[in-house]
Amino acid sequence: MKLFEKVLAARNWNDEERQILDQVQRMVNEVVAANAADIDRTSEFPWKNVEAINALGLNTIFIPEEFGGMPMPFKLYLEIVSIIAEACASTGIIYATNYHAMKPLIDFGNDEQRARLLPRIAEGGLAALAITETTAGSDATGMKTSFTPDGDDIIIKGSKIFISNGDVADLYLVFGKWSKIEDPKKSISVLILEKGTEGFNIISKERKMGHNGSSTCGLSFENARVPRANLLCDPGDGLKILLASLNKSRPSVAAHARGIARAAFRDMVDYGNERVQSGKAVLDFQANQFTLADLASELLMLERWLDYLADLIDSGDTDFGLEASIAKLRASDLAMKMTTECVQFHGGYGYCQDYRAERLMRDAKITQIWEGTNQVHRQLIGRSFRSK
Ligand SMILES: CC(C)(COP(=O)(O)OP(=O)(O)OC[C@H]1O[C@@H](n2cnc3c(N)ncnc32)[C@H](O)[C@@H]1OP(=O)(O)O)[C@@H](O)C(=O)NCCC(=O)NCCSC(=O)CCS(=O)O
Repeated sequence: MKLFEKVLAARNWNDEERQILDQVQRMVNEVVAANAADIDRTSEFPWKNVEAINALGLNTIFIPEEFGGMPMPFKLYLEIVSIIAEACASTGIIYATNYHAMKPLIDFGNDEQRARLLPRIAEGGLAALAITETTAGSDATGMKTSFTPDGDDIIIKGSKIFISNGDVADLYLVFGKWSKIEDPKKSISVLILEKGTEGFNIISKERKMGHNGSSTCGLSFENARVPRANLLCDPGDGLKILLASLNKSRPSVAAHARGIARAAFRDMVDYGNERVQSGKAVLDFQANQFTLADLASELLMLERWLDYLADLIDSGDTDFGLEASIAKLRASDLAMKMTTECVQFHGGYGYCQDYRAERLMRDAKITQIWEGTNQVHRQLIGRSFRSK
């Protein structure tokens, strides 16, 4: 693993960051990794893991200091997502979803909204991001949920599907269309809905292939009344917020997929050294060496790309949508390829639950689908080369 140690050493974490990462790794080994198989088997929401994450203050590392946070560089946040996801993909996405849902409030909310709402997350609350609808998946702007102004309130009608943290969140970032604006794209708007709002209900919970500990829910809004004070920016400002939000959540889901890929690679190396067949370690077979060589090269390239992207974002760059698409595409394709090879590498054991290879493979699949399918990302990247 020297190759990896060298690349990771080149990241030059400062003392404080190194200390945080050591604490995260210790907490993950003691709590998150220890619970991962049980969580997958029982599909129970991992509250203990969330508590351990919050006890280290990791829920505050993207929140500005004045609103109860302890902000850290984005690169560090991405590394923490990967470390958690490497141990338990469900816990990784629960943690990352808080960031996905709250970053738009941090970036686009006004001071009153941030001061009122962000401390709820800093104190341990969870958040959810609600964009997708039955008829609005890849075509996210085709959403039908409506926001109708009524005095000091906004009335929400509609529904959402596939919402991570949907049944456990305290705050929901909800996208919908302003009823008084006709143009479908110019009407997109966004608001914060608080848990317990009358007319807001959790109507379903998906049974899934993987990520069993993370809840994925359908939501309905039947004349749910939200104070207008919870609207982000102005009516119709939602498309710009949507695109900016996706551009920040995509590196985050890429870091989550990187965690799954790292786990599978580590397991292949361990198993390849331990397992003996025909009188030698299976890693002594050239076919297996070729597999590891290809996967190691891809993982190392991904590590560097994610660091490059994180550095861009940390430096204040705002035009990184395509770089984010590349990270999401390559990290998720690698997670799927790595985990499939990991199952194959383990032979019959890989197909059984004695090893975590089969869980990693089930957890990897969604990474190619969520936060924009990889087909959408290929289209976004490919068309960028078309002369205008
Ligand atoms: C963003 C899209 C929905 C846009 O698709 P459209 O086909 O409606 O429009 P386009 O012509 O492709 O683009 C319109 C306009 O926007 C510009 N654009 C597109 N993407 C970006 C971007 N990432 N950053 C900046 N600008 C962007 C594009 O160049 C066009 O500009 P011009 O008009 O040419 O000037 C679609 O591309 C897309 O991303 N679909 C995937 C949606 C998605 O990721 N959904 C996940 C939702 S997450 C959720 O629901 C939460 C559940 S959970 O908890 O996981």
